[in-house]
Amino acid sequence: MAGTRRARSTVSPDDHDADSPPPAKTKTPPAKRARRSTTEDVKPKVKPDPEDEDDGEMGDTRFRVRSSASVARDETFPPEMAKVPLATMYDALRELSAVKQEDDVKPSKDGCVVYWSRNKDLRLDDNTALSYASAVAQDLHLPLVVLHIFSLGDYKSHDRSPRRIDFQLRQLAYLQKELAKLDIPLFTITHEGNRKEVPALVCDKLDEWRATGLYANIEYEVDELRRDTEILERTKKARETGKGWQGQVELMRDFCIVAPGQVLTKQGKPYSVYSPYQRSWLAEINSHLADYMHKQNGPVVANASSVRDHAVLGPMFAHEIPTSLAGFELEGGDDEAARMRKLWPVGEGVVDGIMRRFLRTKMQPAKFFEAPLESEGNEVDDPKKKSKIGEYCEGRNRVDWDGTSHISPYLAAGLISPRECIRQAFKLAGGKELPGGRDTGIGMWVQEIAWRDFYQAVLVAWPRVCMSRPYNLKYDGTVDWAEDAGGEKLKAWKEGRTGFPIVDAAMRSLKEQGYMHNRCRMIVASFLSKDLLIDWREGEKFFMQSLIDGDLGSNNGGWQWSASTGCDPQPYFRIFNPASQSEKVDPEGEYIRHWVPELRKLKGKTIHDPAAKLTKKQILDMGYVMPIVDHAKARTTAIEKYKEAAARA
Ligand SMILES: Cc1cc2nc3c(=O)[nH]c(=O)nc-3n(C[C@H](O)[C@H](O)[C@H](O)COP(=O)(O)OP(=O)(O)OC[C@H]3O[C@@H](n4cnc5c(N)ncnc54)[C@H](O)[C@@H]3O)c2cc1C
Repeated sequence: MAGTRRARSTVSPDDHDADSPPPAKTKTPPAKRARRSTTEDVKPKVKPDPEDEDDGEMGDTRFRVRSSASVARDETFPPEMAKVPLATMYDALRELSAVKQEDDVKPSKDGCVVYWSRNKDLRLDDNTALSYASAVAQDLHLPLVVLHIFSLGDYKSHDRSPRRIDFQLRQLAYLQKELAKLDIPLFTITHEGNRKEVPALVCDKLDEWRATGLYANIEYEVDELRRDTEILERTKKARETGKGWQGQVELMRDFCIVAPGQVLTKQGKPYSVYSPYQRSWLAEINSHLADYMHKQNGPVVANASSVRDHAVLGPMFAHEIPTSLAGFELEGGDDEAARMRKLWPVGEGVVDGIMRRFLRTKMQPAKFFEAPLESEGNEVDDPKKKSKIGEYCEGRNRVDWDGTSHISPYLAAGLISPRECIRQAFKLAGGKELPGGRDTGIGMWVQEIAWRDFYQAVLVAWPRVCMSRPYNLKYDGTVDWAEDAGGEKLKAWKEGRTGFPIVDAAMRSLKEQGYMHNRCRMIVASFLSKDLLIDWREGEKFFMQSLIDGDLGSNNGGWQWSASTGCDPQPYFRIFNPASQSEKVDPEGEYIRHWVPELRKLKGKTIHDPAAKLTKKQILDMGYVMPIVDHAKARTTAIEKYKEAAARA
């Protein structure tokens, strides 16, 4: 039956070097071969943390689709589907995937096995569904085909940024070449029509290709789960009626290290608070260290070269990956394309280079991340302490240092597996456990990786967050957001013209690089939602449209945290003071000088809050702008409005 769970290995982590190749795969029929990441088994495997005070309720799954008009996402599927609790969606996936049995499948001798590559798993190595599909293809003596669908309706609905799409297209072009070396074709389909048509499109294609099975990694967002559920339903129906594609479908868990639902509170509920979640997350990993620290996914095996003569599959080798998608062209044309290629390269050795730079080279002040691969000559002898990761506890809070990994675009699009990140951290730590505390740089970095899993777990448990609704229902339609005549304030925020230097510097870095330092993301998000009292969903949307690492879970989580509507025990009166934040994260003002050249000549602390020391004329003469809001007054207003909102709920 599909979804057999792999038994936990009893091998001690000390028995292997973390870099050693995975244990040899035995030739087991695919249906019996075990693996970690299927739709099954989302039960907790660690004992809940006894100190866990989190009373996270299993989400209000009766989510209505309601939000402020300008930022509402349209619905893919009928409203009834929106009422289905995600837990039930998991059941549906499990039930439906259990319908087909390996024995039922009669591979046609000119058929194939299909791996459906998604936006989040663009790699060959350590890719759960791809590895599994490859093993199935080998067992059935069928060729493997890689399918990738560009669903423009989905991209539009998810506000996918042209930069992220450009990154995806570049990586797919690279993967196509790598796969061709293994005689595996990568075929893409650009679907411009209604995104609800994707399940039918996929099933028809599989029928045309006489595919025996379809394998894919799960995308946890609501619309994507519904799409996959529909494919399973279609297949089931086809089996009953004998009409349509009737092959095997398996969906696997790959995007997180610890899959959503895998660690739960002592009441068996999902965590809504990060700290207890992170403790359980770390305990889960450390209690199954051998599993997590060794690659479980075997390499992709080459097709027989005769596939190139196959009537349907052969011509796919001539298929060209598009270089841009209609409606998602880079605004800055060739210049922007060149800048993105330099900042965020893809291809052979890139991910290794970025990790090496973070794990092995010394902290670089004031580089503002101009090129990710500059590591030559900066290697340190004691990377555990002296490298960027070694100094991460301090480095992560300094926007004027080059103190974080910049791996986020590669994680978001899946060019590196998150498991590989913690494997490398474990190896560098050189101990018997994965560190996850705040006392070392490595432990601190592992904690950040846990945030990524946490936010995915949140969106699975409370799917309303995917539908423009707050996690905290107190603020669901109750906040009296400020009037912003003509959208002028929002525009000033987007363009980095607010008169708050740290906010403006951060927003301009986003425009230029498609990336923003984490501290700055928090500062600008607090500024928009509290100082300007503009609906946080406007900021969430703009980030998704601008970021190269845009990811619904992390972005939504970050925005809701900053707007105090999310999973955070801190109440609404945490409001960042832009000037004092600026002094902390950019003490010498170097970051501001780099991104806001108008202020380059300012000395001392004036750069953090020019309006406090200079006249309006002096500020305007420098070519800068006056603050668009009075922070002290705005803070008081925001507290009042949030208090009123909570009272209204
Ligand atoms: C308002 C807001 C919006 C955000 N939007 C996104 C987004 O769309 N995509 C995204 O990947 N991250 C997002 N983040 C999280 C974080 O800012 C970025 O992951 C981080 O800045 C990426 O830089 P890095 O790779 O150098 O991070 P590092 O500090 O090196 O951290 C390593 C990895 O850990 C993960 N991580 C770190 N911090 C967080 C966090 N707070 N939440 C979730 N994961 C985290 C990321 O995958 C990151 O690449 C957002 C944060 C905020 C406050």
